[in-house]
Amino acid sequence: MLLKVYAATVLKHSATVKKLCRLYSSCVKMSLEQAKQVAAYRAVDEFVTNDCIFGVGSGSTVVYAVQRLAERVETENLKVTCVPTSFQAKQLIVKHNLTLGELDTSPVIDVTIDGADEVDSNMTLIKGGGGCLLQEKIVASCSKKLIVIADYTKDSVKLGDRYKKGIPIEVVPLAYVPIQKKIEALYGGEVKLRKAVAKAGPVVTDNGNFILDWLFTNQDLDWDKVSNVIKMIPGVVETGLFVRMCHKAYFGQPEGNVVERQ
Ligand SMILES: O=C[C@H](O)[C@H](O)[C@H](O)COP(=O)(O)O
Repeated sequence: MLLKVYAATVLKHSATVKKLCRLYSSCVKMSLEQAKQVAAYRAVDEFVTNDCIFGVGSGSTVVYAVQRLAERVETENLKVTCVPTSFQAKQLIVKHNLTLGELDTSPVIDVTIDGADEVDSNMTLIKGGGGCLLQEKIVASCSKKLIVIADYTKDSVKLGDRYKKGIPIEVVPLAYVPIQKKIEALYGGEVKLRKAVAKAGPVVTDNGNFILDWLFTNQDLDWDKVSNVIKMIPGVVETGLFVRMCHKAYFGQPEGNVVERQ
């Protein structure tokens, strides 16, 4: 009998603990979403002007930037041409009835607003957590300014302090194994083929390539040099290291304010 009462009490308490955990994680999620939104709105309000050519980044934070852009285009009657950095970005532009541009007709972009997986104290970025780094880097390289929008968890001192999934590298499928081995031999760590979640097999990018995630161990590398060396390996298309490209970063905070860094 005593044992039964004990078991019932334990079960009751563990249900309460589970409920509290769920409540806590939904609060954290809410504050992250709010942080992404305030950063995105601030950047769009500061950098988008009438008649501008605007590069639309990829990822979950950019969704808020496009929302804000659509509001401003509507209420202020702005003329903005939007150049996408991915399939997702193109869908967002179309969904919000914005003007879709392309690099063929708009090779010089006034400002690109994009997310990041991590931003270090030198404003070096890790990008490609969502698999979109190649078109993002092309568009960023054609932009007068690259502005990063992110929540507070992306703001770090050294790459790898906060983002633990490694540096994404886009590669031609037939070369992925030799590239893995070459990067491991050059710099150590572990290079993993990114697997799809709702599909058996690898992630295939918007450009038909694979993504390798390099779990590096040395945080003190010269990232500019590393990116260039990796890019020279035959079969590597692009790295998710964005060095000296970011003009300014906006980090949304849990309290609803925004920290700016440049
Ligand atoms: O491949 C994805 C892009 O580089 C994203 O901009 C980056 O992963 C950040 O995405 P999010 O805003 O969802 O954190």
